[in-house]
Amino acid sequence: MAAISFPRIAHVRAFTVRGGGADYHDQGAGHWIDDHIATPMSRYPEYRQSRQSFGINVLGTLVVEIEAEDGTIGFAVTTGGEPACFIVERHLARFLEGRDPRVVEKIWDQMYFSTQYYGRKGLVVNAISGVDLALWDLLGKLRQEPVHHLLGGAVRGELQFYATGARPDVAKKLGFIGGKMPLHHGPAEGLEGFHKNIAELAEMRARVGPDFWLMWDCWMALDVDYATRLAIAAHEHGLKWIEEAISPDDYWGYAELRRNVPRRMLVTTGEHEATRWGFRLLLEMECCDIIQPDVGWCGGVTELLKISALADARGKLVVPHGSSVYSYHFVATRHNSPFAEFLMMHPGPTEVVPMFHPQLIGEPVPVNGRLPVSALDKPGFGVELNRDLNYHRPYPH
Ligand SMILES: C[C@H](O)[C@H](O)CC(=O)C(=O)O
Ligand SMILES: [Mg+2]
Repeated sequence: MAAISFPRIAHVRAFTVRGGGADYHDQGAGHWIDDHIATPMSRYPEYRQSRQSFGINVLGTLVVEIEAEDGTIGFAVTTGGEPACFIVERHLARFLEGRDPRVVEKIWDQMYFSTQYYGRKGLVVNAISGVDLALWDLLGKLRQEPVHHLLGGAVRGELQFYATGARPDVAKKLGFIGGKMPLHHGPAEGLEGFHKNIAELAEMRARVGPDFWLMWDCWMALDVDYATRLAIAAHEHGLKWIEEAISPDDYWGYAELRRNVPRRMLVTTGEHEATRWGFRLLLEMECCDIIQPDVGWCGGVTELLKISALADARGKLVVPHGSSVYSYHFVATRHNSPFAEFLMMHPGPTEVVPMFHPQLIGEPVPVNGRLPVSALDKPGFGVELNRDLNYHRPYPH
């Protein structure tokens, strides 16, 4: 059978751009996302008030563009900044240029195994994820199909969302199904900080009533003992889940925490985990109830499909870390992803604003906590790159 002709990949380009974007948080002063959030660095008083003080935004945004011979451009936005640009242009591009963009599996395999000696997780898999997402965007644009069609098609007509931000009470009014708050005080702030945490939860419970989901994002800040005591104290205030309570490397600690928390309270984690192998550990060691891969960090859509299949076979939910359209197209296609995260990037946060502003144009946002899948029915991931920003291409090849 003669192969259908398909344009090959002509160029791969990688750019940085400063400001905005959801993660990692190049936001202005006074934003809730940089206001005394508990972190593993909170043990140092000088780094307690602001995550930017210890460098959460040091890498900045990565934009990957993949241009086909016919001029069609797929792109993706994630994190990784200048070091990721180096990896993309000087190392990964060779596995794409001149290739048929449909050979996604082989390209992923070569990107992963060629970098394995210095990669496996973190920045390198973050860079691979950016390339993978840009490749799926290109494929969708070449085929004039939304990515969710390429992933097998939607299993439901709309997505429903919980909101992450400091104001679950506002999230409730905006129609979200739940609110996930940042934990503000870590173990180094002692009993006083512990009581402040519980008081904040109790106050929020009083504001939202008994049925609205309330969760805590602990951003790796705790140890098993503190997390256990916090979960037990939070139980009477109806905490639905405790997220990323301890270091992502401490699989044993997660397994212990999951055994320790009160019945029906969920343990969630995974936004800083990567690849099928990392998630296999979380799943096989019974570390959590919901896994939360970030599609821009865990290996891209190609890898997320494998991670999700592992979770499905174990009866676990996959609720990706908030990454806008890059996770929505996936969530729409999986029964074990029954809802999605919306990260509130409004400083208050008192309004729904696009997560990847100002980089993305046409980014859909939930209305009344919901998004019809038809809002995703555009080629690729259905968004365009805002070309009016100040992009920098540090490592052209
Ligand atoms: C609010 C959290 O500290 C973090 O910035 C985002 C996150 O972990 C999540 O959305 O989940
Ligand atoms: Mg989180």
